[in-house]
Amino acid sequence: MTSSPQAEPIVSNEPGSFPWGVLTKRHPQLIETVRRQLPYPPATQEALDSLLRTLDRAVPPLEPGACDHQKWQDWSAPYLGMRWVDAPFLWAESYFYRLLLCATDYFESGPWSGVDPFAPQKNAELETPELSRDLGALDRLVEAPGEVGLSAALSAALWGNRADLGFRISDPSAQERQQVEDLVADDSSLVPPLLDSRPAGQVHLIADNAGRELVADLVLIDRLLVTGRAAEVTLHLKPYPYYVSDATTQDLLMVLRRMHAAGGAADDIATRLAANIRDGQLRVQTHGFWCSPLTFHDLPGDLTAELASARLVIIKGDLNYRRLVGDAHWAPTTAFTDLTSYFPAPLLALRTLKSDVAVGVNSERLARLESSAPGWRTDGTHAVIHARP
Ligand SMILES: O=P(O)(O)OC[C@@]1(O)O[C@H](CO)[C@@H](O)[C@@H]1O
Repeated sequence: MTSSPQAEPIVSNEPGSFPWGVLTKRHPQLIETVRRQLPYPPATQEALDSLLRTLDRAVPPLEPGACDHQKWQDWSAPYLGMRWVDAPFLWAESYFYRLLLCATDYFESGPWSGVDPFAPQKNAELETPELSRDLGALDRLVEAPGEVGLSAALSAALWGNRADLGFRISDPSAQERQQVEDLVADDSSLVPPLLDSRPAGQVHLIADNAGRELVADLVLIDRLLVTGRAAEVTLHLKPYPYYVSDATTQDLLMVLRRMHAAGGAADDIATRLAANIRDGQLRVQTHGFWCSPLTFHDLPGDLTAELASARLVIIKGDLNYRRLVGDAHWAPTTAFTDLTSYFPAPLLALRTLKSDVAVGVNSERLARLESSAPGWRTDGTHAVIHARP
């Protein structure tokens, strides 16, 4: 009998560690930013201050009337009352975002219902020169022939994951650091054979960030549809704001609008995708699970059934990767395929590394990374393309 690999879950109680920095520095900074950027009324400011005060105290319960209260009660019961930093990192972050939406009355009926507290940050990114440059570069990308075009679109979707606003709050210089093109692991050669068995199949993309990353994801989706490598695509978005820049339907609409405004190939792609949404070839979906504090081992039955028929599921970003393999102290040489054998469909993970989890790294590469690039797991310069047929 073979046993599944095991590892200790990541917690945040080691001062100076990456998760400790997120909980004790990034989260307070984020509350300050949200409070500054939107003119919230006194009661909301007080609720945000109160959330800020709890961060170095015990984890508070969700208000009894809050939406999804029972679900969160079940997910949170083991951790309420403990220090934030002693709870599993994955759970603590997710719960923090849920409490932030509570504090800003996101789910309440009234004037602040559905107002995205991160919208000012997301909107500002849509106006950056970097995004304009990405949109301008699409004119060349669309002309690239088959394999070259697919590879360029995959690479853009991979590195687009660096544009993560939560990460930039605690590390503003991250964008200036050079990306390391030599991938930590690269299974990209497995992608064409996975897609090309006939007839073309269903592809699902589990999205991560809005803005620049979503532009790149949409270009990849367009490429798959235009070249007939996917018959239909399902784009999974977050049902509500999460991890600062995670993409919601509202963000998709903003990005499409920005692409139209850019003209050229960006406009053409946005026009095709809008038509694809209208005719059902591109389905946009949201599911509460994507904003839960659970790993993909706990995918609910409806999502499992849906993903099971996919030719390929593309999983974007750092957080989705942590949820896929488990947010634990794996030995980096642990095989990606072993950790993801439970997943119901062939999968492709595109991730820039922005947290401690690392798997699927061969031992020589690991030794080189440890000696020459000590920050490789968390500084956003390194990336992996992992596939499991
Ligand atoms: O999922 P993404 O957008 O690629 O990254 C999310 C992130 O910024 O948040 C977590 C830490 O807060 C890490 O997983 C990562 O740094």
